[in-house]
Amino acid sequence: MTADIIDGKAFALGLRERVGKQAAAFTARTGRQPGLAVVLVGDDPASSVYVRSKGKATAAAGMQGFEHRLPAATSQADLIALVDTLNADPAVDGILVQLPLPGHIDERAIITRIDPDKDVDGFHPVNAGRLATGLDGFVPCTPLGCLMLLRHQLGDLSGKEAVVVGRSNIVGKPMAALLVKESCTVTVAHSRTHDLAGVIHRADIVVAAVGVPRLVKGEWIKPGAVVIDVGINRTEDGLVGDVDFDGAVSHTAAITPVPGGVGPMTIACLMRNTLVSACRREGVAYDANALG
Ligand SMILES: Nc1nc2c(c(=O)[nH]1)N[C@@H](CN(C=O)c1ccc(C(=O)N[C@@H](CCC(=O)O)C(=O)O)cc1)CN2
Ligand SMILES: [Mg+2]
Repeated sequence: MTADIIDGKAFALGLRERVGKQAAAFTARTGRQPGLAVVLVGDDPASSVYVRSKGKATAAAGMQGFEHRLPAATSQADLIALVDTLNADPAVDGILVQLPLPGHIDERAIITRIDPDKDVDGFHPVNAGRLATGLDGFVPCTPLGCLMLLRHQLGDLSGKEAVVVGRSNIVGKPMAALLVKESCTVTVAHSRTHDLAGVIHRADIVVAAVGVPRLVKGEWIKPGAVVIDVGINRTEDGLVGDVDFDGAVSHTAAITPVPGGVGPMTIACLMRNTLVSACRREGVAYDANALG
């Protein structure tokens, strides 16, 4: 079996172009650009790269970026004060605080401080609740990107057996909620799952998001399954996913590579969510079909 290698980079570029077109229409209509504020605390090198990429993508989409780089020793109170300022700023449609935060800051306290209607990361419990109950809100960018790739690959997902490996609030849980919404039969596996190989072998769709390099082996995968690898693990062999790509590729119908699979979709979906936020806040219609 020769697997399709899912080109997340190309898909993400296409989505960013479509967002850019609608951002231009928004600006023509309202006289202002959609605005995204990105906050980075500290100097983690990977986070710094992601924040720079977000700034570039924001400008390329014709949106206004507000970048706040704060020292690692910034107090929680000062960070909360900045979030409050951004919540109140009418030019800011989306607020994103780059994770992880330094250890002395309580991530939950920051995430819950963001106005849920500017929470383009979709991490606020109000948005998690909206997703779980089928209300309009913001869906976290990485699982939203995974869903777009799955729909592109498979079309209708209804009735498919899906296994999500990992139960984080930012990927695993929202991914499972999205797949339930698509009428998949969903299993969430994690570090305590007894027979991970057996659970994965049932799946038509595997989404791996555990942060363990090459945990998912090729022979565990049901022939013809579609595999989405969310892992970005820096190892001696370079950047690798949570799936043993070389072992898996001959078993799957389609698989995302690392890099160039899910990663670029995260930033494209952030652009999408920011545009949607701006449109909702101004009561401007947008073409949701072009943003999927
Ligand atoms: N507030 C947030 N923090 C974090 C998020 C998030 O969505 N919101 N996600 C990740 C980091 N992230 C974006 O912030 C991100 C990760 C990876 C990529 C990406 O394009 N990866 C490339 C590889 C790049 C590399 O060499 O490192 C790829 O997979 O092709 C984009 C964004 C955690 N924090
Ligand atoms: Mg912390």
